[in-house]
Amino acid sequence: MKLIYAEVLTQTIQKRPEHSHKGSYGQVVIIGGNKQYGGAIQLCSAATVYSGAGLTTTVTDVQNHAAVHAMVPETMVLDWNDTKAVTNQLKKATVIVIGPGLGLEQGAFSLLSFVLEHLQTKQICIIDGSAITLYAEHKEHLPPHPTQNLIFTPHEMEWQRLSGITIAEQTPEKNRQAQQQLGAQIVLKKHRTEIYTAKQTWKNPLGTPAMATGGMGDTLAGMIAGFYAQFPHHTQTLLAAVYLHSFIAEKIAQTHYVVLPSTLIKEIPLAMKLFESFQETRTSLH
Ligand SMILES: NC(=O)C1=CN([C@@H]2O[C@H](COP(=O)(O)OP(=O)(O)OC[C@H]3O[C@@H](n4cnc5c(N)ncnc54)[C@H](O)[C@@H]3O)[C@@H](O)[C@H]2O)[C@@H](O)CC1
Ligand SMILES: Nc1ncnc2c1ncn2[C@@H]1O[C@H](COP(=O)(O)OP(=O)(O)O)[C@@H](O)[C@H]1O
Ligand SMILES: [Mg+2]
Repeated sequence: MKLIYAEVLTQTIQKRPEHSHKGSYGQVVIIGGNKQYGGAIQLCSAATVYSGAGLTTTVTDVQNHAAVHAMVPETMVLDWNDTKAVTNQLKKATVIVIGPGLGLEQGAFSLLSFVLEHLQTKQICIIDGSAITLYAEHKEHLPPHPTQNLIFTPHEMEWQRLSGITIAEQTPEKNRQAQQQLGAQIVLKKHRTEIYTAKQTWKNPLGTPAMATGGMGDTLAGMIAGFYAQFPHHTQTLLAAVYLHSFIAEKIAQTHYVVLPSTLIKEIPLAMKLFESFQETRTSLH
């Protein structure tokens, strides 16, 4: 297992070309947020926007629209029952996130099915939170879909549901086998998060228990989306998002007992500026 290294940030975060515009930095569609979990979709949307995605659209229960607009005026909002509008937006997406606060109701499953059915091979699809649980419980009822561009971001309990491996038995070898069966990339979130790509296993050396607050994973999903929206669709981009999330949290934790996701999100642009690189040093790490 390789450790994610700090240089991944300068290798990934490039100075923006002068002649560019919001259309140059990707379109993200974020789907989730039922009546109970509106906060999850706000945090995920804010993390996406603050990570630099060019255009972000939040597809959620109408009950969350005012709160999402208030917290993140930069995102556009769609009613998750408006199939026509959602379909049009999905067609344009560079990255799709489904799951933060989605819930487990029938409508949530229908949305997951719909997204997988319409997924284009050039799009990245991040499956988080409730969508992982739904995928695990109803895999056989999902339509055929490509898996190589899927990224699952389970915590250990969600991974248990998805892989069938109990938390106590989640060894790198067993996790690798499950990754190969799924064919997707796995970000297994815990104290030292592990990333299973098709060819390599990575471990995040950063992270603190000050991050153990609801919404911290919703925030990570948004950061991964924001990074993939604007940076190349390489493993390096995923590693950079995971590393930066914990890097910012560790900095805040030096002076704060707990790190709130909303506090972390506000620090993302400053942290990205610290690591902005002026040279093309990207390498591909598949
Ligand atoms: N403010 C909000 O609206 C929030 C909404 N959330 C949403 O709530 C839904 C349910 O997700 P939950 O994760 O709460 O519920 P789950 O039932 O999926 O998992 C929580 C359980 O897993 C256990 N667990 C074991 N190992 C763990 C690990 N390494 N990390 C985290 N938990 C571990 C916890 O003790 C807890 O009992 C998701 O859609 C999620 O996005 C959560 O993100 C919390 C905040
Ligand atoms: N003790 C810890 N050490 C390091 N990172 C942690 C710790 N506790 C939680 N985290 C991080 O916080 C995030 C929690 O994700 P998740 O459980 O999905 O949160 P939520 O669904 O509430 O948003 C993950 O990135 C995880 O690695
Ligand atoms: Mg979560």
